[in-house]
Parts: sequence; C-alpha cells; structure tokens
Amino acid sequence: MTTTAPRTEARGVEVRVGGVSRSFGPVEALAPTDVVLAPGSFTALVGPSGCGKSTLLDVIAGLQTPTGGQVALDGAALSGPRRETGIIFQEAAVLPWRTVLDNAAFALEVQGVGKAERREVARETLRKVGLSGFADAYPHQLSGGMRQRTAIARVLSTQPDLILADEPFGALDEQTRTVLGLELLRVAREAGTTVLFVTHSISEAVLLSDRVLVMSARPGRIIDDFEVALPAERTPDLLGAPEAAGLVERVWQQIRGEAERAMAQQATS
Ligand SMILES: Nc1ncnc2c1ncn2[C@@H]1O[C@H](COP(=O)(O)OP(=O)(O)OP(=O)(O)O)[C@@H](O)[C@H]1O
Repeated sequence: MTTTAPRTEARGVEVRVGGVSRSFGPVEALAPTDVVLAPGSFTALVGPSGCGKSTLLDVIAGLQTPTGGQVALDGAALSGPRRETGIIFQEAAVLPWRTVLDNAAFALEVQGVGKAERREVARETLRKVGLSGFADAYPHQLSGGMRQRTAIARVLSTQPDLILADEPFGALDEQTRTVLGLELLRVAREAGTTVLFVTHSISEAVLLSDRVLVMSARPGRIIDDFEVALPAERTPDLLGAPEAAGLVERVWQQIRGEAERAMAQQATS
C-alpha cells in the first residue's frame, strides 16, 4: 500500500483569501471568507452539498471573479487563471483520441513546450503516478482510476505550485480513491505543492490532510478549522487509530447540522 513521502522544502505558493464573497444574482453562494493556505500545505474543504465549495475553488483558480474581496498568491493579487495552478475535477479530463503519454503531455503542448521535452517530462510524471506501463494505451483501455491518474499526470507535468482538486476521486470505488488520494498526497509533498482538496468524504479529508476546513450551509463560510495531528506518513490503517476516529467524529458533528440546514434550504428554494 502506498505510503507518504517525507515533506520536502515547500515550493508551493501561499494562498491568501481575503474577504472573498460570491453571489449569483440574488443567490449568495459564498459569504465573505478569509483563509490562508501555507505553502506546501494539504488542506481539505468539506461542507454540505451546495454550500459554495466549488465556488471558492473556482475563485482561487481565477475562473470566477469574486463579488467582493481578493485572492493573493504569494502576495500578488490574482486577476485570472494562471498556468502554475493545476485543477483536477471529478470527471477525469482526458482526451479520448490521445494516448496516455500524449494526454499527460497535453498541458505542456498548450504551453508551447517542444515534443521531445514534453514527452520526457510526461514519462516522468507517468512514472510518479504508476502508469509507465500504459504510456501507449488510449483512455478507453483504462479503468476509471487509471483515467484519473492520467488526468493527474497531466496536471503534474506542468509542475504546478498550487493544485485545486474538486472531489477528484468522487466517482471511484473506496479502495481506488484511497490509493489515489495517498498518491496525490505523496507527489504533492515531494514537490512541496500547496493543495486545496474538496471532498464529501470526512475520512478521506482526515486521512490526507494537514488541516480540514468545514463550511456552513449556503451562504458558505468557514465555520471550523481542524488541524490533523496524525503522523506525517499516512497509511489507510491510520483511520482506525483513536485520534483519527475522534477527529472524523468531531468534523461530522460540526457538519451534520449544516447538512440538515442545506437540505431544508434546497427543499424550499
Ligand atoms: N453559475 C452559477 N449560477 C447560479 N448559481 C450558481 C452558479 N454556480 C453555483 N451556483 C449556486 O451557488 C451555490 C454554491 O454552489 P457550489 O457549486 O459552489 O456548491 P458546492 O458546495 O461545491 O456543492 P456540491 O458539494 O453539491 O458540489 C449553489 O446554491 C449553486 O446553486
């Protein structure tokens, strides 16, 4: 089973979210939110459905302009999408007509990197995600987990300083998502990348993260911030440890009322 690499010197970016809010017409998705993500940290964001998690991620990605407030990366105000930010979605973003290798190299191709160089980098990232043996395969020949690994390899090929992951393993079975989550944690730590990770699974949040942020029902705001005091080397059996089980329970207690509130909201809106 995959274990976690030791943390290296962080080369990730610092993310400073200052008073960021976002409305869609009359719908206030995100209430003014402040949060700082330390360089190289791995933070999970949990909260009830529709509370504004994806909205916050999109704002940090520069894909949505906040209604109020500002995002600063290493002190510089964010004004739109940037190539150093890698985004991983639930549905593996792979191009079916390209091989795994050329999918992994795709973002570099868009950036104008020459064929030999981008293929070399892509081979290296495929090795990191355990897909070297499938470089010449096409996505339809892969399992869902392998397709998501390909999408992750594509993001890693660009050597991002920030990875934003929006329920990246939500479509996968429990065992595969645990393996892939630990892989993502390992490669992010090796590279010192800052990660913000949205998940509906509290145990996944606890297993992978340094910190778990809990959002309220819409309009979303961060109502709790738990430090995950588990050993740096993460393995699935850690979830059985009393510290982890206790933290899962505390996060769940915090989220439960919000989930009920969100469901009541959705029933009436
Ligand atoms: N483009 C949009 N136009 C109008 N409303 C939107 C838009 N995007 C999001 N919303 C609304 O903003 C709120 C927050 O949505 P968001 O997708 O950020 O929530 P979420 O926490 O990521 O949800 P889930 O966990 O179900 O994926 C929801 O009420 C949603 O309907």
